[in-house]
Amino acid sequence: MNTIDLFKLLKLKTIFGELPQTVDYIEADSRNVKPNSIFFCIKGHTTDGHDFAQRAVESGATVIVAEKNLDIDLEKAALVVVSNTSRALAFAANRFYQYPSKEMNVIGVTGTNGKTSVTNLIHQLIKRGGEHSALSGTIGFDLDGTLFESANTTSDILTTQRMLVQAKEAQIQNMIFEVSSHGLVEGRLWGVDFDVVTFTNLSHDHLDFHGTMENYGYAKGLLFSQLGQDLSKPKFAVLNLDDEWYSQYAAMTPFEVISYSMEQKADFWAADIRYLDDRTLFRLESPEGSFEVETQLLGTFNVSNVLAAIASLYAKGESVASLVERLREIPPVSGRMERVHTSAPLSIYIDYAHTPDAIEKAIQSVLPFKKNRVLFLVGTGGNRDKSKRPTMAEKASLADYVVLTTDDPRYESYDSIVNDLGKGMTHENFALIGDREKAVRHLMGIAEPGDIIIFAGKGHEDYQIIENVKYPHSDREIALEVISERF
Ligand SMILES: CC(=O)N[C@H]1[C@@H](OP(=O)(O)OP(=O)(O)OC[C@H]2O[C@@H](n3ccc(=O)[nH]c3=O)[C@H](O)[C@@H]2O)O[C@H](CO)[C@@H](O)[C@@H]1O[C@H](C)C(=O)N[C@@H](C)C(=O)N[C@H](CCC(=O)O)C(=O)O
Ligand SMILES: Nc1ncnc2c1ncn2[C@@H]1O[C@H](COP(=O)(O)OP(=O)(O)OP(=O)(O)O)[C@@H](O)[C@H]1O
Repeated sequence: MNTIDLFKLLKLKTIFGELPQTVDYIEADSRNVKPNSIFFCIKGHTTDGHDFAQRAVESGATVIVAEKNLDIDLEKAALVVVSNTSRALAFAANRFYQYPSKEMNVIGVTGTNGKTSVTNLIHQLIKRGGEHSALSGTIGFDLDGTLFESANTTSDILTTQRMLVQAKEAQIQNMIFEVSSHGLVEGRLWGVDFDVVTFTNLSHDHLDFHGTMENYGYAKGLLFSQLGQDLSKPKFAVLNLDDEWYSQYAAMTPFEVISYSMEQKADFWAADIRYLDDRTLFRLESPEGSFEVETQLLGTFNVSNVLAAIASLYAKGESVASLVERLREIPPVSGRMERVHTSAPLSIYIDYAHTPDAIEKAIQSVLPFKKNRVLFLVGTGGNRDKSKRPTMAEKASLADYVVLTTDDPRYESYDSIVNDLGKGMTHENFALIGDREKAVRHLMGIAEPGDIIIFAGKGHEDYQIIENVKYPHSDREIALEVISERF
């Protein structure tokens, strides 16, 4: 690509050395630099990309973009100094990859809980309608059925643009993004031309990063302002009327707002909800009339997620009747109130609840068909938001018996994590067991016929991170092992 052209839209820059006519690659990680790359130095949380500029030159970079003058070999590479390398990278990456999102139908979903569930539902519904779809989120990058790992829920600027290009080149028209507040604050989606943006809910999480709920709420709001101001094309914000941030997000965009609700009349709302232990039924009221909905997804929160997904695809132009039909066939999202099939006289669910709100909703979900006790196991991660821990246990107290344990303890001790959690319990029927395998065994050891058991916090994950090592771990396998011994 022509090098001057890459910088065309940026004004303030100082150039040292001679720019090459063209560059072949664009990189922000020195370890990936190939000959004739342009390398952007990004100051991160743990290291500073500026420290790797000379290494990038040695690997063949012919242009270095930095925020300050650097001691590099100007015979081999030109140095372009800009005021903010992340912004410069966003402009250059969008230009380098030729704005792929402009030619695609792009849907972004944000919120504290439900992003993976709603994006997955949207992705599956599109595919069952006969179109191709790519999905980027916590579970990785799903390119119409082929799964690639990714480091983040919302990937960095370059990875985001590359995913879009990959999807476009594979002739996939739809790109669905799970959008995290971290990703929004760090501008990882700068330049992505969203057509529909959807909000699930906002509740306590990630305050170690955002500081206050106010900041956290505004961080999520960046997605709605990212719809832009170009009113020459249709775009939509799909918002949860049951959440107190509804009005503020609606005010952040001039585009049409489509509302959904489980509690009141909205553009899309659910009435006459029936929670069964293997499926959920409700009547959907929509701008295209009333429909009887049946879904294999379980739990109160999944009704809200189904409404969000249907409303998002209605915004895209799909017919509600067809969406309701396709929904019946869609299996539960892996690790989200997913039932474990066993012949033992117990009901076991695997869930990913790791916020106070999600814990409350997960337990509430099984109360309509409770016959005996609800046994609930939940953990939390080490070295992350500690302020939510007591509230997590307070919400878990809704269960008859609770085991408090760890998710990924990282470098924090078991005792430190479970003692913080324990402070919030409102009854005495609980155990603190930091070692997750022992915790699962303990819970399964006291289970009786008719009990409902929920293992929360690890969801689809098949590992535990202790210090910085990933160890294999599966609540499901341990539970099934104990069942084979006991029942
Ligand atoms: C705190 C945080 O957000 N960190 C993200 C950040 O890493 P960082 O700031 O530490 O980057 P760094 O290692 O200091 O590197 C700085 C620069 O130097 C470059 N570098 C580095 C080393 C080298 O040898 N050469 C080199 O050029 C790097 O490529 C980078 O450009 O930038 C990386 C690349 O984009 C991210 O992968 C990384 O996410 C880490 C893994 C993370 O855990 N982030 C969490 C907080 C996060 O973002 N989570 C949300 C989901 C939240 C949720 O809803 O649950 C997410 O979207 O994933
Ligand atoms: N709409 C919702 N409201 C409240 N809780 C929900 C909702 N949807 C899902 N949950 C709970 O949150 C857990 C995680 O769901 P999901 O993975 O869809 O959310 P997420 O926003 O993608 O979270 P993460 O980014 O941490 O993966 C579920 O297992 C469930 O317990």
